[in-house]
Amino acid sequence: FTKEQQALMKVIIDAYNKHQIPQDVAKKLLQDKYSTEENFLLLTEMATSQVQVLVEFTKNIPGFLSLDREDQIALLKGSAVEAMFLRSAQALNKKMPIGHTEVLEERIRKSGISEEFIKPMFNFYKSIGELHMVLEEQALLTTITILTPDRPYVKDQPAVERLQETALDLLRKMCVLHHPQEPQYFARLLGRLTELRTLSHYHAEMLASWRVNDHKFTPLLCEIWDV
Ligand SMILES: Nc1ccc(C(=O)O[C@H]2C[C@H]3CC[C@@H]2C3)cc1
Repeated sequence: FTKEQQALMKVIIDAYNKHQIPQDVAKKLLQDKYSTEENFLLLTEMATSQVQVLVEFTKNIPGFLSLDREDQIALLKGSAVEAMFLRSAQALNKKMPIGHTEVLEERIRKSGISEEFIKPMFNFYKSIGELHMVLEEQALLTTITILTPDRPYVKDQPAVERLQETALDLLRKMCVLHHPQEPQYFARLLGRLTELRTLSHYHAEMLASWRVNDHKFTPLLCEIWDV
């Protein structure tokens, strides 16, 4: 790795570690109330906290704050769902404290999300788990998702491309280092980003069906998803 790449990796890893879902939100998942309503409220709190974590993490990506202000907003709005699914996949697959994973899975399944979205969502979680990404790869994959140049309303796409390419070069080297036996590993990681995009379509329908049933969102979720 070059000196710059080592510095970039350190900044991204520190940001990724620093901005985790607060323990109190995670602990709430273990409380004993299990009604559909209660599960939905907990997911709302979790999603809101994940968006807050996403914004803080993104601000630490080198070069991000030098982008055009409106492009920064367009990138955050365009990547929020994908970054959130990535982070919840990583959280669910990480050895969470005993029982957390099953509890979170149970709450997601019983929160008013229709079965047609639950299946692809858990397939995605499983496919992420099977990759056994190291922390650096998780943080870089999230960074690459955020720095996607072709999000709606991005004006200066080349500026975003330059930042994304830097992160892609670094991720490619990380994959060779941590998965020397799997030359296709880097390509497999990027393939997950395609699967993420299909998930975000399901997510839009998930939001719409919750709205139709008059479920309450937080102001932050309304703002980031224009609902
Ligand atoms: N009022 C809302 C509640 C939850 C979400 C959401 O996207 O939840 C995400 C967290 C994980 C479980 C479902 C997805 C992934 C959106 C609006």
